Amino acid sequence: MHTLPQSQNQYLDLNSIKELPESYTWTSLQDDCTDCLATDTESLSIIDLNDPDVLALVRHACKTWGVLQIRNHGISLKLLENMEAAASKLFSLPMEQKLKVSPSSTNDTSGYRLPTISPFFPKLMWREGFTIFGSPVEHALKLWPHDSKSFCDLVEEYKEEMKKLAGRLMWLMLESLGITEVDIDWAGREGKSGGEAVIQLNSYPVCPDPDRAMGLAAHTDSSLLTILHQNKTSGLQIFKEGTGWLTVQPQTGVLVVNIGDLMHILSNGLYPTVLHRALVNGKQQRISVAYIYGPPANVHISPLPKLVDQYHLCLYRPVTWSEYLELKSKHFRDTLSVIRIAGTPNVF
Ligand SMILES: O=C(O)CCC(=O)C(=O)O
Ligand SMILES: [Fe+2]
Repeated sequence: MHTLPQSQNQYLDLNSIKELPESYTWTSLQDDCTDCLATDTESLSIIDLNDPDVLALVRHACKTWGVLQIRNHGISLKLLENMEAAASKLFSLPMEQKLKVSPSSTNDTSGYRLPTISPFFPKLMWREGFTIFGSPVEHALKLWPHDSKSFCDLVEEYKEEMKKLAGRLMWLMLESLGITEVDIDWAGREGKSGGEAVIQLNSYPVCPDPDRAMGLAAHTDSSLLTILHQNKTSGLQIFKEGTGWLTVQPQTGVLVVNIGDLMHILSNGLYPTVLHRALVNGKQQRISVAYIYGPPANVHISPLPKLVDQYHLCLYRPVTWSEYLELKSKHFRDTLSVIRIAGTPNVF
């Protein structure tokens, strides 16, 4: 673990810095991942959620990449653009305004804050983030004392629409594993699962030295799944074993869906949790909005019994989402090994 800025005053205003400070200068080694880039021939196809073969397509993408790109997902372009614009407006506020919603303790998980993965890296990331967990009202009132309603209404609409989509995607993933409603008691259909979620707004300001900076270092998401909208600027990369880093180019209205650690556990290791990162550039600000979807708080996540037999040993012990987050904050990339109970990965 590394020491981070202790007081909020040590946050730098990335939007006005003309030279990359030493504390933001990365070498590839610090990212701790092989730096090979994938060939252009490998690409992640886009799945139309109305395709009659959707289950087979979802299974293939989940198994091969741990990530999907989707269209015809039912979220209007207008809503995505409005959320992107709201994020942009938030990050363009003066620093002293943003610091009013910066958490005072490290246990506070919402507001304007450094990435939770920061303590695991020696350098800072070229990114600003705002996390929404629960109601946005209190923070919105501090950010826009006279005009907080439009932001709050938009966040509520985004949450409602994304929750429906997340439930649908979770079921596509479960069905693609041969799971039906009798096999899982907590996952109701289409938004009725009571699953919880966090919205993460990210901004990667124009960077004076993009090749030596890191937007968001390589990590996997601690969710069941994450639905990501990115603006027109590229930067998101996913890592595929044996292939390397692959850029997921933004396309209008296309959403990126990451398999998170908890879906990997449910699938008893069949679906990989995807390692991903965000790079920065010297020309345009990049904005992304992540809807991080998890199970209801009291549910213990463990490999689904239907996916466990004498040839496919149960790989992980049960954990709740909050237990998992707690472990991740200590063990980061080793967290899955910490809860692992069977030695070798299964071959399905
Ligand atoms: O900005 C991106 O494309 C990635 C964001 C991300 O991975 C996250 O918020 O967990
Ligand atoms: Fe992520």
